[in-house]
Amino acid sequence: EQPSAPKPIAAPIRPLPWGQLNFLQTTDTHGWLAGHLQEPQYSADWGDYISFAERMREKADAIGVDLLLVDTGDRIEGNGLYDASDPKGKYTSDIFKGQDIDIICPGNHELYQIASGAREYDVTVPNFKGKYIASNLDYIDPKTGEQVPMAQRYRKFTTKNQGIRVLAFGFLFDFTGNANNTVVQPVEETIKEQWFQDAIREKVDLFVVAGHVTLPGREYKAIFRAIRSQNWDTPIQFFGGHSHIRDFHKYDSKAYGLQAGRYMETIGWMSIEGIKKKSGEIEESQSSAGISFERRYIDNNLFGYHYHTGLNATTFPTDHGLNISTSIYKARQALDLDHNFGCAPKDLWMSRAPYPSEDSLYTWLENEVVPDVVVNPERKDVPTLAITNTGAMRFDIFKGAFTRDATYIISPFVSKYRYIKDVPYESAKRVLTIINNAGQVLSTPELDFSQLAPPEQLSIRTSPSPSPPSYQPNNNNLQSPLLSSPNHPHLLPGYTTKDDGGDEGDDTLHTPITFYRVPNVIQSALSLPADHDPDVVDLVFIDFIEPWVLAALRFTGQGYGASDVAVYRNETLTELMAKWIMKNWGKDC
Ligand SMILES: O=c1ccn([C@@H]2O[C@H](COP(=O)(O)O)[C@@H](O)[C@H]2O)c(=O)[nH]1
Repeated sequence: EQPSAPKPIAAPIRPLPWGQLNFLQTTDTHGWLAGHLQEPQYSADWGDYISFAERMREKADAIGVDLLLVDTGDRIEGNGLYDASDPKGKYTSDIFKGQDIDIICPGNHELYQIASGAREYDVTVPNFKGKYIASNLDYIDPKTGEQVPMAQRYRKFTTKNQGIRVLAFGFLFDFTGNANNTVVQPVEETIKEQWFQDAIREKVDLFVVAGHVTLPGREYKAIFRAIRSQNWDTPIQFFGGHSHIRDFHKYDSKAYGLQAGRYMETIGWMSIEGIKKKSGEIEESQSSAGISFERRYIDNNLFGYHYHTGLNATTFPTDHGLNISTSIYKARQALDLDHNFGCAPKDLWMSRAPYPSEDSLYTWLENEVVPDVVVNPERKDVPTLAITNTGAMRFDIFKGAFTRDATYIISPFVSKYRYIKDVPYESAKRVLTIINNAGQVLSTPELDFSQLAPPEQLSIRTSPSPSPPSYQPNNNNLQSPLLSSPNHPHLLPGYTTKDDGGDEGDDTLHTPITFYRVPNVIQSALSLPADHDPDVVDLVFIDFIEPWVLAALRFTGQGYGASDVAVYRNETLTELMAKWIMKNWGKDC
């Protein structure tokens, strides 16, 4: 772990169930390779995860079973370790490749920017040669203009100890927001292609479908149906991502999916027992009856890693893992990620506090930050409505030091504010409501309104706890998240996952955390006359949501297009937020 990481706190813990074939999964790590430096339960870093995987592989070898590692994308954007360097990702690619991953695929975040799509093709694919799978993603080579597969379409291999024949795919959901140097083919089209049809007719003991796809999503339903149409009985293990939740999903009695949360909070554990090795004609009689699938969500901290390996602080770390932890430390130093911009006077929550409320991050953004720093000085007296999507914010702010790292953790995007001037107020004032409420009616596969909110909002599976979580105020200058609950003093608040396997998936027992829905977008009204409605306003919005704003305006009868949109502010939301914090929050935490 990193030197400044808080020490994990002992908590009741469930062991990992082992099977013939076992998996460790990461997804949506978003650059959090240093682990969580304010939350003890997620404080292990990528170097610790490397030590953990190496120790678990030793254990698997000792008992003659197999262990495979899977990563299902969104490795970038969302943490200073990735976003603060120039170029972005200067340090994280080498750190990430320290892990020996058997099946790895792209996420949507790898594709938003031209540079990140190119880095994927030029760096990540070669780093994971033979392991990186891109079943429905092509790259446009800038030198030739030629459209080529980002990587191999599938991977077929036999496991080391059990000799299980595996055929693995690597999919991305039907994403449409990619830059123009990549081409995402809809899953439903891809599965009609000959290579896929041939692959699902291969005689294997297990299909693995890794993907940056939500487990209950239509893409996985289509893949499940396609594989089952040729293999009535072959076990299928899905690995999902994108919605940032812990999830376990049953497709049928021999097909399950696991999703390992987000941000290096969770390492997913999957074990399968009872896989029958098929050989040609006797396939039917050797059907996989009696097969079992079990899962665990491992809290990413050293207490759990020691417990699950049966090792201790001396025997657990490997030289390789320790070297990677050192590389992370050096990169953080080089990027000055601990630089303090100001001290947050209290915790501000994305979804642990209702919106609007005084503890809501969005209320703070809407009422304090945007009205102060998102104003164009030349148009400061013009009545203005400024709209920001809630998905632009990615994490809570904890009371205490707000660092350079935190600016990227809260909002890593390079989006800037743009505007349309002289929009009739009667139309402009309806845009917020339309985007928040008429999404179901206006949504198309290309313009999905649910994409504007944070990914966690996509699938709310756990019901909110009856009372808000409580926390101990901190007296030191570190940001302090929830520490303990008065009702269960020995349990920390954290994940209490309910999934298709029941409620015993989390390795560590926690008290629940409240989760509130947030709207797709929020709005700040600036310089509106106190006594009457204006005729026209500047309609300001963060550039990511431009297509949705134009669609909402069209719905009100206003046919604006991209040529009506102009630059409003030159700084990113991240820069504007940091500026506000430097001005308004004292440095003495
Ligand atoms: O420029 C951007 C890019 C993305 N967003 C928000 O992020 C989610 C996607 O996040 P995942 O981690 O891939 O799920 C997207 O739906 C937007 O809400 C953004 O605001 N700006």
